[in-house]
Amino acid sequence: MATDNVLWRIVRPVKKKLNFAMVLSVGSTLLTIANLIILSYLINALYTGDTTQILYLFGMMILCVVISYVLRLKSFDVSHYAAFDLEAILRKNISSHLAKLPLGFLTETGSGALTKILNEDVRLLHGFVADSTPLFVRTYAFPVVTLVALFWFDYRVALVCLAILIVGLGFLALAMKNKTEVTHQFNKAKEDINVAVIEYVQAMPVVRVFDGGEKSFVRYESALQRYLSIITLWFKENGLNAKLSMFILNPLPTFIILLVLGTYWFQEGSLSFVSFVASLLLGTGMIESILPYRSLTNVISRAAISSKRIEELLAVEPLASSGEQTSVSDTTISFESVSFTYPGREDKALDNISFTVKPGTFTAITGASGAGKSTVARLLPRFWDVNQGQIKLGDTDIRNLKPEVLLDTISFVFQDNFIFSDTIANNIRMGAEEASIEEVMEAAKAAQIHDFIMQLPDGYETLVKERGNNFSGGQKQRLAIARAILRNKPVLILDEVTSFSDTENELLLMCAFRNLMKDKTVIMIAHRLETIKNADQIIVMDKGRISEIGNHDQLAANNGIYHAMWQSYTQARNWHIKSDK
Ligand SMILES: Nc1ncnc2c1ncn2[C@@H]1O[C@H](COP(=O)(O)OP(=O)(O)OP(=O)(O)O)[C@@H](O)[C@H]1O
Repeated sequence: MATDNVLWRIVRPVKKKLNFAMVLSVGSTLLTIANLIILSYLINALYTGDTTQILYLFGMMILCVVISYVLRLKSFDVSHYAAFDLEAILRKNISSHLAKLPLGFLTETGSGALTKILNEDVRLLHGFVADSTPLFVRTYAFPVVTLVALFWFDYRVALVCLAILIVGLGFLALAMKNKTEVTHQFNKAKEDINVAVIEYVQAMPVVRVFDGGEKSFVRYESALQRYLSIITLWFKENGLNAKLSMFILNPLPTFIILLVLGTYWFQEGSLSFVSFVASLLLGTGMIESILPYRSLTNVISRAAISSKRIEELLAVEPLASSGEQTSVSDTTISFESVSFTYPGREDKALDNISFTVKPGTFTAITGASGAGKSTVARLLPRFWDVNQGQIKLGDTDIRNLKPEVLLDTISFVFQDNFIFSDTIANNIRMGAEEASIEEVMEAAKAAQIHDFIMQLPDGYETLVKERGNNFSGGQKQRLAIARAILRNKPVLILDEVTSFSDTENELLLMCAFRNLMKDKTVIMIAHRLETIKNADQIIVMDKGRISEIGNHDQLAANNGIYHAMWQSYTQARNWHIKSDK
Protein backbone atom coordinates (compact mmCIF):
# COMPACT_ATOMS: atom_id res chain seq x y z
CA MET A 1 0.00 0.00 0.00
CA ALA A 2 3.05 2.29 0.35
CA THR A 3 2.85 3.43 -3.27
CA ASP A 4 -0.84 4.14 -2.78
CA ASN A 5 -0.19 6.63 0.02
CA VAL A 6 0.42 9.29 -2.55
CA LEU A 7 -2.98 8.47 -4.00
CA TRP A 8 -4.78 8.97 -0.71
CA ARG A 9 -2.86 12.21 -0.17
CA ILE A 10 -4.04 13.58 -3.49
CA VAL A 11 -7.70 12.73 -2.85
CA ARG A 12 -7.56 14.25 0.65
CA PRO A 13 -9.51 17.41 -0.32
CA VAL A 14 -12.60 15.28 -1.01
CA LYS A 15 -11.98 12.85 1.84
CA LYS A 16 -15.28 13.60 3.60
CA LYS A 17 -17.38 12.86 0.54
CA LEU A 18 -15.26 9.84 -0.25
CA ASN A 19 -15.65 8.45 3.26
CA PHE A 20 -19.39 8.98 3.05
CA ALA A 21 -19.50 7.15 -0.31
CA MET A 22 -17.53 4.29 1.22
CA VAL A 23 -19.80 4.11 4.27
CA LEU A 24 -22.83 3.94 1.95
CA SER A 25 -21.11 1.23 -0.06
CA VAL A 26 -20.37 -0.77 3.08
CA GLY A 27 -24.04 -0.34 4.10
CA SER A 28 -25.15 -1.67 0.73
CA THR A 29 -22.65 -4.57 1.05
CA LEU A 30 -24.02 -5.49 4.50
CA LEU A 31 -27.56 -5.51 3.13
CA THR A 32 -26.52 -7.70 0.18
CA ILE A 33 -25.05 -10.20 2.64
CA ALA A 34 -28.16 -9.92 4.86
CA ASN A 35 -30.19 -10.63 1.77
CA LEU A 36 -28.29 -13.84 1.08
CA ILE A 37 -28.88 -14.91 4.70
CA ILE A 38 -32.60 -14.12 4.46
CA LEU A 39 -32.71 -16.04 1.17
CA SER A 40 -31.27 -19.07 2.96
CA TYR A 41 -34.05 -18.83 5.58
CA LEU A 42 -36.63 -18.32 2.83
CA ILE A 43 -35.50 -21.49 1.01
CA ASN A 44 -35.65 -23.28 4.35
CA ALA A 45 -39.21 -21.96 4.91
CA LEU A 46 -40.19 -23.11 1.41
CA TYR A 47 -38.68 -26.50 2.27
CA THR A 48 -40.69 -26.73 5.52
CA GLY A 49 -43.79 -25.05 3.99
CA ASP A 50 -44.17 -22.36 6.70
CA THR A 51 -46.38 -19.84 4.82
CA THR A 52 -46.29 -17.01 7.41
CA GLN A 53 -42.54 -17.16 7.50
CA ILE A 54 -42.35 -17.27 3.71
CA LEU A 55 -44.36 -14.05 3.41
CA TYR A 56 -42.46 -12.35 6.23
CA LEU A 57 -39.03 -13.30 4.81
CA PHE A 58 -40.11 -12.38 1.30
CA GLY A 59 -41.13 -8.93 2.52
CA MET A 60 -37.80 -8.52 4.32
CA MET A 61 -35.91 -9.52 1.21
CA ILE A 62 -37.68 -6.98 -0.95
CA LEU A 63 -36.98 -4.30 1.64
CA CYS A 64 -33.30 -5.27 1.81
CA VAL A 65 -32.95 -5.33 -1.98
CA VAL A 66 -34.54 -1.91 -2.32
CA ILE A 67 -32.50 -0.28 0.47
CA SER A 68 -29.26 -1.94 -0.68
CA TYR A 69 -29.92 -0.74 -4.23
CA VAL A 70 -30.67 2.81 -3.07
CA LEU A 71 -27.53 2.88 -0.89
CA ARG A 72 -25.42 1.62 -3.75
CA LEU A 73 -26.80 4.23 -6.15
CA LYS A 74 -26.34 6.93 -3.54
CA SER A 75 -22.79 5.76 -2.91
CA PHE A 76 -21.94 6.11 -6.62
CA ASP A 77 -23.73 9.46 -6.65
CA VAL A 78 -21.59 10.77 -3.82
CA SER A 79 -18.37 9.32 -5.26
CA HIS A 80 -19.12 10.98 -8.61
CA TYR A 81 -19.69 14.34 -6.90
CA ALA A 82 -16.42 13.83 -5.04
CA ALA A 83 -14.71 13.06 -8.36
CA PHE A 84 -16.02 16.27 -9.96
CA ASP A 85 -14.95 18.28 -6.90
CA LEU A 86 -11.51 16.69 -6.95
CA GLU A 87 -11.11 17.35 -10.67
CA ALA A 88 -12.01 21.02 -10.19
CA ILE A 89 -9.71 21.37 -7.17
CA LEU A 90 -6.77 19.68 -8.88
CA ARG A 91 -7.17 21.65 -12.11
CA LYS A 92 -7.38 24.89 -10.12
CA ASN A 93 -4.37 24.04 -7.94
CA ILE A 94 -2.27 22.86 -10.86
CA SER A 95 -3.07 25.86 -13.07
CA SER A 96 -2.49 28.40 -10.31
CA HIS A 97 0.76 26.61 -9.46
CA LEU A 98 1.82 26.63 -13.13
CA ALA A 99 1.26 30.38 -13.19
CA LYS A 100 3.87 30.76 -10.45
CA LEU A 101 6.47 28.38 -11.87
CA PRO A 102 9.61 29.62 -13.61
CA LEU A 103 9.04 30.04 -17.34
CA GLY A 104 12.24 28.09 -17.82
CA PHE A 105 10.70 25.05 -16.13
CA LEU A 106 7.58 25.31 -18.29
CA THR A 107 9.43 25.61 -21.59
CA GLU A 108 11.74 22.78 -20.64
CA THR A 109 9.02 20.38 -19.48
CA GLY A 110 7.08 21.19 -22.63
CA SER A 111 3.41 21.88 -23.15
CA GLY A 112 2.78 18.23 -24.13
CA ALA A 113 3.88 16.81 -20.80
CA LEU A 114 2.08 19.51 -18.82
CA THR A 115 -1.14 19.07 -20.77
CA LYS A 116 -0.92 15.34 -20.11
CA ILE A 117 -0.81 15.96 -16.36
CA LEU A 118 -3.55 18.55 -16.44
CA ASN A 119 -5.80 16.44 -18.65
CA GLU A 120 -5.04 12.73 -18.58
CA ASP A 121 -3.73 12.35 -15.04
CA VAL A 122 -6.53 14.43 -13.55
CA ARG A 123 -9.10 12.52 -15.61
CA LEU A 124 -7.68 9.20 -14.45
CA LEU A 125 -8.05 10.29 -10.84
CA HIS A 126 -11.61 11.36 -11.57
CA GLY A 127 -12.30 7.85 -12.85
CA PHE A 128 -10.67 6.27 -9.84
CA VAL A 129 -12.66 8.32 -7.30
CA ALA A 130 -15.96 8.08 -9.18
CA ASP A 131 -16.05 4.39 -10.01
CA SER A 132 -13.44 2.57 -8.02
CA THR A 133 -13.74 3.82 -4.46
CA PRO A 134 -17.19 2.27 -3.73
CA LEU A 135 -16.01 -0.96 -5.36
CA PHE A 136 -12.75 -0.80 -3.45
CA VAL A 137 -14.37 -0.95 0.01
CA ARG A 138 -16.81 -3.55 -1.20
CA THR A 139 -14.02 -5.95 -2.17
CA TYR A 140 -12.58 -5.62 1.34
CA ALA A 141 -15.83 -5.49 3.36
CA PHE A 142 -17.64 -8.33 1.62
CA PRO A 143 -15.23 -11.20 2.43
CA VAL A 144 -14.72 -10.03 6.02
CA VAL A 145 -18.43 -9.74 6.86
CA THR A 146 -19.26 -12.95 4.99
CA LEU A 147 -16.64 -14.88 6.95
CA VAL A 148 -18.11 -13.57 10.22
CA ALA A 149 -21.58 -14.68 9.11
CA LEU A 150 -20.25 -18.09 8.03
CA PHE A 151 -18.58 -18.59 11.40
CA TRP A 152 -21.94 -17.86 12.97
CA PHE A 153 -23.60 -20.55 10.80
CA ASP A 154 -20.92 -23.22 10.90
CA TYR A 155 -17.23 -22.81 11.71
CA ARG A 156 -16.20 -25.71 9.40
CA VAL A 157 -17.75 -24.07 6.34
CA ALA A 158 -16.16 -20.77 7.37
CA LEU A 159 -12.74 -22.42 7.67
CA VAL A 160 -13.10 -24.07 4.23
CA CYS A 161 -13.99 -20.69 2.67
CA LEU A 162 -11.13 -19.02 4.51
CA ALA A 163 -8.74 -21.70 3.21
CA ILE A 164 -9.93 -21.21 -0.39
CA LEU A 165 -9.50 -17.46 0.05
CA ILE A 166 -5.99 -17.77 1.50
CA VAL A 167 -4.79 -20.19 -1.20
CA GLY A 168 -6.33 -18.09 -4.00
CA LEU A 169 -4.94 -14.83 -2.64
CA GLY A 170 -1.59 -16.54 -2.04
CA PHE A 171 -1.28 -17.44 -5.73
CA LEU A 172 -2.46 -13.97 -6.64
CA ALA A 173 0.23 -12.44 -4.41
CA LEU A 174 2.83 -14.69 -6.07
CA ALA A 175 1.58 -13.64 -9.50
CA MET A 176 1.85 -10.03 -8.47
CA LYS A 177 5.25 -10.43 -6.86
CA ASN A 178 7.86 -8.35 -8.74
CA LYS A 179 4.89 -6.56 -10.21
CA THR A 180 6.30 -3.13 -9.42
CA GLU A 181 9.58 -3.95 -11.11
CA VAL A 182 7.88 -5.61 -14.07
CA THR A 183 5.34 -2.78 -14.34
CA HIS A 184 8.22 -0.33 -14.38
CA GLN A 185 9.98 -2.30 -17.12
CA PHE A 186 6.71 -2.72 -18.97
CA ASN A 187 5.96 1.03 -18.86
CA LYS A 188 9.52 1.84 -19.88
CA ALA A 189 9.27 -0.53 -22.85
CA LYS A 190 5.92 1.01 -23.81
CA GLU A 191 7.41 4.50 -23.62
CA ASP A 192 10.35 3.40 -25.78
CA ILE A 193 7.90 2.20 -28.40
CA ASN A 194 6.08 5.55 -28.32
CA VAL A 195 9.32 7.45 -28.71
CA ALA A 196 10.45 5.17 -31.54
CA VAL A 197 7.11 5.56 -33.34
CA ILE A 198 7.14 9.35 -33.01
CA GLU A 199 10.75 9.50 -34.12
CA TYR A 200 10.01 7.19 -37.03
CA VAL A 201 7.06 9.27 -38.24
CA GLN A 202 8.36 12.76 -37.45
CA ALA A 203 11.84 12.28 -38.74
CA MET A 204 10.62 10.46 -41.85
CA PRO A 205 11.40 13.27 -44.34
CA VAL A 206 14.96 13.64 -43.06
CA VAL A 207 15.56 9.99 -42.31
CA ARG A 208 14.46 8.81 -45.75
CA VAL A 209 17.05 11.01 -47.41
CA PHE A 210 19.86 9.38 -45.45
CA ASP A 211 19.00 5.76 -44.82
CA GLY A 212 15.63 5.16 -46.44
CA GLY A 213 14.11 4.95 -42.96
CA GLU A 214 15.74 1.59 -42.27
CA LYS A 215 17.74 2.58 -39.23
CA SER A 216 14.83 4.15 -37.38
CA PHE A 217 12.60 1.26 -38.38
CA VAL A 218 15.15 -1.05 -36.76
CA ARG A 219 14.97 1.09 -33.62
CA TYR A 220 11.17 0.77 -33.63
CA GLU A 221 11.37 -2.94 -34.24
CA SER A 222 13.84 -3.53 -31.41
CA ALA A 223 11.68 -1.46 -29.01
CA LEU A 224 8.77 -3.70 -29.99
CA GLN A 225 10.89 -6.81 -29.43
CA ARG A 226 11.89 -5.62 -25.95
CA TYR A 227 8.25 -5.01 -25.11
CA LEU A 228 7.25 -8.48 -26.28
CA SER A 229 10.06 -10.17 -24.37
CA ILE A 230 9.06 -8.40 -21.14
CA ILE A 231 5.49 -9.59 -21.53
CA THR A 232 6.66 -13.13 -22.35
CA LEU A 233 8.99 -13.12 -19.36
CA TRP A 234 6.21 -11.95 -17.09
CA PHE A 235 3.89 -14.67 -18.34
CA LYS A 236 6.60 -17.29 -18.05
CA GLU A 237 7.47 -16.33 -14.50
CA ASN A 238 4.06 -15.52 -13.16
CA GLY A 239 1.62 -16.97 -15.68
CA LEU A 240 1.01 -20.23 -13.80
CA ASN A 241 0.36 -18.45 -10.50
CA ALA A 242 -1.98 -16.02 -12.23
CA LYS A 243 -3.93 -18.86 -13.86
CA LEU A 244 -4.14 -20.81 -10.59
CA SER A 245 -5.37 -17.78 -8.68
CA MET A 246 -7.93 -17.08 -11.38
CA PHE A 247 -9.11 -20.67 -11.21
CA ILE A 248 -9.34 -20.79 -7.41
CA LEU A 249 -10.86 -17.34 -6.93
CA ASN A 250 -13.81 -18.32 -9.02
CA PRO A 251 -17.37 -18.99 -7.74
CA LEU A 252 -17.78 -22.36 -9.51
CA PRO A 253 -14.97 -24.40 -7.86
CA THR A 254 -15.94 -22.92 -4.47
CA PHE A 255 -19.56 -23.88 -5.10
CA ILE A 256 -18.57 -27.47 -5.97
CA ILE A 257 -16.35 -27.87 -2.88
CA LEU A 258 -19.05 -26.44 -0.59
CA LEU A 259 -21.74 -28.57 -2.26
CA VAL A 260 -19.78 -31.82 -1.76
CA LEU A 261 -18.74 -31.07 1.84
CA GLY A 262 -22.13 -29.54 2.74
CA THR A 263 -24.03 -32.55 1.38
CA TYR A 264 -21.81 -34.85 3.41
CA TRP A 265 -22.20 -32.86 6.66
CA PHE A 266 -25.93 -32.38 6.05
CA GLN A 267 -26.51 -36.10 5.49
CA GLU A 268 -24.37 -36.85 8.49
CA GLY A 269 -26.72 -34.54 10.44
CA SER A 270 -24.04 -32.17 11.61
CA LEU A 271 -25.12 -29.28 9.33
CA SER A 272 -28.63 -27.81 9.37
CA PHE A 273 -30.42 -27.29 6.06
CA VAL A 274 -30.45 -23.50 6.48
CA SER A 275 -26.70 -23.44 7.23
CA PHE A 276 -26.09 -25.64 4.17
CA VAL A 277 -27.97 -23.25 1.87
CA ALA A 278 -26.39 -20.21 3.54
CA SER A 279 -22.87 -21.67 3.08
CA LEU A 280 -23.48 -22.20 -0.65
CA LEU A 281 -24.89 -18.72 -1.15
CA LEU A 282 -22.44 -16.82 1.07
CA GLY A 283 -19.34 -18.81 0.09
CA THR A 284 -19.82 -18.34 -3.65
CA GLY A 285 -20.92 -14.71 -3.09
CA MET A 286 -17.77 -14.02 -1.16
CA ILE A 287 -15.51 -15.32 -3.94
CA GLU A 288 -17.50 -13.42 -6.53
CA SER A 289 -17.09 -10.20 -4.58
CA ILE A 290 -13.29 -10.30 -4.89
CA LEU A 291 -13.29 -10.89 -8.66
CA PRO A 292 -12.81 -7.15 -9.39
CA TYR A 293 -9.76 -7.12 -7.08
CA ARG A 294 -7.23 -7.69 -9.87
CA SER A 295 -8.57 -4.97 -12.17
CA LEU A 296 -8.92 -2.67 -9.16
CA THR A 297 -5.24 -3.04 -8.26
CA ASN A 298 -4.39 -2.05 -11.82
CA VAL A 299 -6.60 1.03 -11.63
CA ILE A 300 -5.10 1.90 -8.25
CA SER A 301 -1.51 1.56 -9.42
CA ARG A 302 -2.22 3.69 -12.51
CA ALA A 303 -3.99 6.28 -10.35
CA ALA A 304 -1.02 6.23 -7.96
CA ILE A 305 1.37 6.92 -10.86
CA SER A 306 -0.82 9.86 -11.95
CA SER A 307 -0.98 11.15 -8.37
CA LYS A 308 2.79 10.96 -8.13
CA ARG A 309 3.20 13.02 -11.31
CA ILE A 310 0.72 15.61 -10.01
CA GLU A 311 2.42 15.72 -6.63
CA GLU A 312 5.84 16.15 -8.25
CA LEU A 313 4.57 19.01 -10.37
CA LEU A 314 2.98 20.69 -7.36
CA ALA A 315 6.27 20.27 -5.49
CA VAL A 316 8.28 22.25 -8.07
CA GLU A 317 9.51 25.37 -6.33
CA PRO A 318 7.64 28.46 -7.64
CA LEU A 319 9.46 31.69 -8.45
CA ALA A 320 9.82 33.94 -5.44
CA SER A 321 6.69 36.06 -5.54
CA SER A 322 7.09 39.30 -7.42
CA GLY A 323 7.14 42.63 -5.73
CA GLU A 324 4.56 45.32 -6.16
CA GLN A 325 6.67 48.04 -7.74
CA THR A 326 4.82 49.40 -10.76
CA SER A 327 7.39 51.64 -12.43
CA VAL A 328 11.08 51.79 -13.25
CA SER A 329 13.30 54.84 -12.92
CA ASP A 330 14.99 54.31 -16.32
CA THR A 331 16.04 51.46 -18.60
CA THR A 332 19.54 50.87 -17.28
CA ILE A 333 20.13 47.13 -17.00
CA SER A 334 22.65 45.99 -14.43
CA PHE A 335 23.85 42.51 -13.56
CA GLU A 336 25.45 42.71 -10.11
CA SER A 337 27.61 39.70 -9.12
CA VAL A 338 25.10 37.32 -10.68
CA SER A 339 25.59 33.57 -10.32
CA PHE A 340 23.19 30.99 -11.60
CA THR A 341 23.07 27.20 -11.77
CA TYR A 342 20.32 25.40 -13.69
CA PRO A 343 18.21 23.09 -11.50
CA GLY A 344 19.66 19.60 -11.58
CA ARG A 345 23.10 20.82 -12.72
CA GLU A 346 26.25 21.01 -10.64
CA ASP A 347 28.23 23.53 -12.66
CA LYS A 348 27.43 27.23 -12.68
CA ALA A 349 26.04 28.55 -15.96
CA LEU A 350 26.89 32.08 -14.78
CA ASP A 351 29.63 32.71 -12.29
CA ASN A 352 29.69 36.08 -10.57
CA ILE A 353 29.09 38.29 -13.57
CA SER A 354 28.60 42.04 -13.44
CA PHE A 355 27.94 44.56 -16.21
CA THR A 356 25.82 47.61 -16.90
CA VAL A 357 23.92 48.55 -20.03
CA LYS A 358 23.16 52.26 -20.18
CA PRO A 359 19.81 53.48 -21.51
CA GLY A 360 19.62 53.84 -25.28
CA THR A 361 22.87 51.91 -25.89
CA PHE A 362 23.62 48.71 -27.75
CA THR A 363 25.45 45.90 -25.92
CA ALA A 364 26.49 42.76 -27.74
CA ILE A 365 27.33 39.50 -26.00
CA THR A 366 29.51 36.97 -27.75
CA GLY A 367 31.63 33.94 -26.88
CA ALA A 368 31.92 30.21 -27.38
CA SER A 369 28.98 27.84 -27.33
CA GLY A 370 27.90 27.06 -23.76
CA ALA A 371 29.58 30.19 -22.40
CA GLY A 372 26.33 31.37 -20.79
CA LYS A 373 25.13 33.99 -23.31
CA SER A 374 21.55 32.74 -23.64
CA THR A 375 21.35 32.31 -19.88
CA VAL A 376 21.93 36.06 -19.51
CA ALA A 377 19.01 36.65 -21.88
CA ARG A 378 16.77 34.12 -20.09
CA LEU A 379 17.32 35.57 -16.61
CA LEU A 380 16.05 38.99 -17.63
CA PRO A 381 12.40 37.95 -18.23
CA ARG A 382 12.74 35.73 -15.11
CA PHE A 383 12.68 32.38 -16.93
CA TRP A 384 14.66 31.53 -13.81
CA ASP A 385 15.71 33.63 -10.84
CA VAL A 386 19.37 34.22 -10.01
CA ASN A 387 20.93 32.18 -7.20
CA GLN A 388 23.23 34.98 -6.10
CA GLY A 389 23.52 38.68 -6.81
CA GLN A 390 20.81 40.69 -8.49
CA ILE A 391 19.60 41.95 -11.84
CA LYS A 392 18.33 45.51 -11.82
CA LEU A 393 16.17 47.47 -14.21
CA GLY A 394 16.70 51.11 -13.40
CA ASP A 395 17.37 51.01 -9.70
CA THR A 396 14.98 48.16 -8.94
CA ASP A 397 15.76 44.46 -8.53
CA ILE A 398 13.61 42.79 -11.21
CA ARG A 399 12.17 40.48 -8.52
CA ASN A 400 10.58 43.52 -6.89
CA LEU A 401 8.78 44.56 -10.05
CA LYS A 402 5.25 43.56 -10.90
CA PRO A 403 5.58 40.96 -13.73
CA GLU A 404 3.46 43.17 -16.04
CA VAL A 405 5.95 46.02 -15.65
CA LEU A 406 8.84 43.80 -16.65
CA LEU A 407 6.98 42.57 -19.72
CA ASP A 408 5.81 46.07 -20.53
CA THR A 409 9.37 47.37 -20.54
CA ILE A 410 11.18 44.57 -22.38
CA SER A 411 10.64 42.90 -25.76
CA PHE A 412 12.35 39.64 -26.62
CA VAL A 413 13.24 38.16 -29.97
CA PHE A 414 14.60 34.66 -29.56
CA GLN A 415 16.14 32.25 -32.00
CA ASP A 416 13.14 29.97 -31.76
CA ASN A 417 10.27 32.39 -31.76
CA PHE A 418 6.85 31.21 -30.88
CA ILE A 419 4.68 31.28 -33.98
CA PHE A 420 1.16 29.98 -33.46
CA SER A 421 -1.56 28.75 -35.80
CA ASP A 422 -3.45 31.93 -36.55
CA THR A 423 -3.37 34.63 -39.21
CA ILE A 424 -0.16 36.50 -39.93
CA ALA A 425 -1.75 39.72 -38.66
CA ASN A 426 -2.64 38.12 -35.32
CA ASN A 427 0.82 36.62 -35.01
CA ILE A 428 2.32 40.07 -35.36
CA ARG A 429 -0.27 41.48 -32.94
CA MET A 430 0.72 39.11 -30.13
CA GLY A 431 1.34 41.28 -27.08
CA ALA A 432 -0.31 44.30 -28.74
CA GLU A 433 -3.77 42.89 -29.41
CA GLU A 434 -5.50 46.24 -29.89
CA ALA A 435 -3.21 47.34 -32.77
CA SER A 436 -5.01 48.28 -36.00
CA ILE A 437 -4.19 46.52 -39.29
CA GLU A 438 -2.47 49.75 -40.48
CA GLU A 439 -0.16 49.63 -37.46
CA VAL A 440 0.51 45.93 -38.10
CA MET A 441 1.44 46.77 -41.71
CA GLU A 442 3.70 49.61 -40.61
CA ALA A 443 5.56 47.23 -38.30
CA ALA A 444 5.81 44.59 -41.04
CA LYS A 445 7.21 47.17 -43.46
CA ALA A 446 9.86 48.22 -40.94
CA ALA A 447 10.67 44.55 -40.38
CA GLN A 448 11.11 44.06 -44.17
CA ILE A 449 8.48 41.33 -44.30
CA HIS A 450 5.55 43.31 -45.76
CA ASP A 451 6.40 42.59 -49.42
CA PHE A 452 6.62 38.87 -48.74
CA ILE A 453 3.27 38.89 -46.90
CA MET A 454 1.58 40.76 -49.77
CA GLN A 455 2.67 38.02 -52.19
CA LEU A 456 0.74 35.43 -50.25
CA PRO A 457 -2.78 34.63 -51.54
CA ASP A 458 -4.57 35.95 -48.43
CA GLY A 459 -2.02 38.59 -47.47
CA TYR A 460 -2.17 39.42 -43.77
CA GLU A 461 -5.09 37.01 -43.34
CA THR A 462 -2.97 34.03 -44.46
CA LEU A 463 -3.03 31.29 -41.87
CA VAL A 464 0.32 30.36 -40.43
CA LYS A 465 0.71 26.60 -40.19
CA GLU A 466 1.61 24.89 -36.95
CA ARG A 467 4.94 26.26 -35.63
CA GLY A 468 5.23 28.41 -38.73
CA ASN A 469 6.22 25.48 -40.93
CA ASN A 470 5.29 27.36 -44.10
CA PHE A 471 7.89 30.08 -43.39
CA SER A 472 11.66 30.04 -43.65
CA GLY A 473 13.76 30.64 -40.54
CA GLY A 474 14.62 34.16 -41.70
CA GLN A 475 10.97 34.98 -42.45
CA LYS A 476 9.94 33.80 -39.00
CA GLN A 477 12.66 36.01 -37.54
CA ARG A 478 11.33 39.02 -39.40
CA LEU A 479 7.78 38.23 -38.26
CA ALA A 480 9.11 38.20 -34.70
CA ILE A 481 10.88 41.49 -35.33
CA ALA A 482 7.64 43.01 -36.67
CA ARG A 483 5.99 41.83 -33.47
CA ALA A 484 8.69 43.49 -31.37
CA ILE A 485 8.47 46.70 -33.43
CA LEU A 486 4.71 46.81 -32.86
CA ARG A 487 5.09 46.24 -29.13
CA ASN A 488 7.59 49.11 -29.12
CA LYS A 489 9.12 48.56 -25.68
CA PRO A 490 12.13 50.60 -24.57
CA VAL A 491 14.35 47.55 -23.88
CA LEU A 492 15.12 44.87 -26.43
CA ILE A 493 16.77 41.48 -25.94
CA LEU A 494 17.80 39.65 -29.12
CA ASP A 495 19.15 36.11 -28.84
CA GLU A 496 21.03 34.67 -31.84
CA VAL A 497 18.53 36.22 -34.19
CA THR A 498 20.81 36.34 -37.21
CA SER A 499 21.69 32.67 -37.19
CA PHE A 500 19.11 31.65 -39.79
CA SER A 501 19.89 34.23 -42.38
CA ASP A 502 21.24 33.67 -45.83
CA THR A 503 22.83 36.59 -47.68
CA GLU A 504 19.57 37.96 -49.03
CA ASN A 505 17.81 37.52 -45.70
CA GLU A 506 20.72 39.03 -43.86
CA LEU A 507 20.47 42.33 -45.69
CA LEU A 508 16.76 42.48 -44.99
CA LEU A 509 17.32 41.44 -41.38
CA MET A 510 19.97 44.08 -40.79
CA CYS A 511 17.66 46.72 -42.15
CA ALA A 512 14.84 45.37 -39.95
CA PHE A 513 17.11 45.48 -36.92
CA ARG A 514 18.17 49.04 -37.53
CA ASN A 515 14.50 50.02 -37.52
CA LEU A 516 13.79 47.95 -34.43
CA MET A 517 16.77 49.09 -32.38
CA LYS A 518 16.36 52.82 -32.94
CA ASP A 519 16.53 54.64 -29.59
CA LYS A 520 16.25 51.44 -27.58
CA THR A 521 18.35 49.85 -24.87
CA VAL A 522 19.54 46.71 -26.63
CA ILE A 523 21.26 43.51 -25.55
CA MET A 524 22.08 41.33 -28.54
CA ILE A 525 23.59 37.86 -28.36
CA ALA A 526 25.39 37.12 -31.59
CA HIS A 527 28.25 35.22 -33.14
CA ARG A 528 28.62 37.32 -36.28
CA LEU A 529 31.21 39.95 -35.62
CA GLU A 530 29.92 42.05 -38.51
CA THR A 531 26.64 42.37 -36.61
CA ILE A 532 28.16 43.38 -33.30
CA LYS A 533 31.11 45.47 -34.44
CA ASN A 534 29.20 48.71 -34.03
CA ALA A 535 27.96 47.94 -30.52
CA ASP A 536 28.63 50.52 -27.82
CA GLN A 537 29.83 47.70 -25.62
CA ILE A 538 30.86 44.13 -26.42
CA ILE A 539 30.91 41.50 -23.68
CA VAL A 540 32.94 38.37 -24.39
CA MET A 541 31.89 35.43 -22.27
CA ASP A 542 33.84 32.30 -21.47
CA LYS A 543 32.69 29.40 -19.26
CA GLY A 544 30.07 31.41 -17.40
CA ARG A 545 32.33 34.40 -16.75
CA ILE A 546 33.00 37.68 -18.49
CA SER A 547 36.46 37.49 -20.01
CA GLU A 548 36.51 40.85 -21.80
CA ILE A 549 34.37 43.92 -21.97
CA GLY A 550 34.77 47.06 -24.12
CA ASN A 551 34.03 48.43 -27.59
CA HIS A 552 35.34 46.90 -30.82
CA ASP A 553 38.45 49.05 -31.05
CA GLN A 554 39.43 48.41 -27.44
CA LEU A 555 38.88 44.65 -27.67
CA ALA A 556 40.51 44.26 -31.08
CA ALA A 557 43.60 45.96 -29.67
CA ASN A 558 43.72 43.56 -26.70
CA ASN A 559 45.40 40.23 -27.04
CA GLY A 560 42.35 38.27 -25.90
CA ILE A 561 39.56 36.05 -27.24
CA TYR A 562 37.90 38.86 -29.20
CA HIS A 563 41.18 39.74 -30.90
CA ALA A 564 41.55 36.10 -31.97
CA MET A 565 37.95 35.98 -33.16
CA TRP A 566 38.40 39.19 -35.13
CA GLN A 567 41.61 37.92 -36.70
CA SER A 568 40.02 34.73 -37.93
CA TYR A 569 36.97 36.68 -39.12
CA THR A 570 39.05 39.14 -41.18
CA GLN A 571 41.15 36.31 -42.60
CA ALA A 572 38.01 34.46 -43.67
CA ARG A 573 36.59 37.66 -45.17
CA ASN A 574 39.78 38.37 -47.10
CA TRP A 575 39.82 34.83 -48.34
CA HIS A 576 36.24 35.31 -49.59
CA ILE A 577 37.13 38.56 -51.29
CA LYS A 578 40.17 36.95 -52.97
CA SER A 579 38.27 33.92 -54.16
CA ASP A 580 35.47 36.21 -55.50
CA LYS A 581 38.03 38.01 -57.61
N1 LIG B 1 17.83 24.48 -19.69
C1 LIG B 1 19.02 24.13 -19.23
N2 LIG B 1 19.14 23.19 -18.27
C2 LIG B 1 20.35 22.84 -17.79
N3 LIG B 1 21.50 23.38 -18.22
C3 LIG B 1 21.45 24.30 -19.19
C4 LIG B 1 20.20 24.72 -19.76
N4 LIG B 1 20.45 25.65 -20.70
C5 LIG B 1 21.78 25.82 -20.72
N5 LIG B 1 22.38 25.02 -19.82
C6 LIG B 1 23.82 24.93 -19.53
O1 LIG B 1 24.25 26.21 -19.09
C7 LIG B 1 25.49 26.56 -19.70
C8 LIG B 1 25.32 27.87 -20.48
O2 LIG B 1 24.41 27.65 -21.54
P1 LIG B 1 23.90 28.82 -22.50
O3 LIG B 1 22.79 28.27 -23.34
O4 LIG B 1 23.61 30.04 -21.72
O5 LIG B 1 25.19 29.05 -23.41
P2 LIG B 1 25.33 29.89 -24.74
O6 LIG B 1 26.58 30.66 -24.58
O7 LIG B 1 24.11 30.67 -25.04
O8 LIG B 1 25.54 28.76 -25.81
P3 LIG B 1 25.07 28.71 -27.37
O9 LIG B 1 25.90 29.71 -28.09
O10 LIG B 1 25.42 27.30 -27.78
O11 LIG B 1 23.61 29.00 -27.39
C9 LIG B 1 25.88 25.38 -20.56
O12 LIG B 1 26.78 24.59 -19.82
C10 LIG B 1 24.60 24.63 -20.79
O13 LIG B 1 24.85 23.24 -20.89
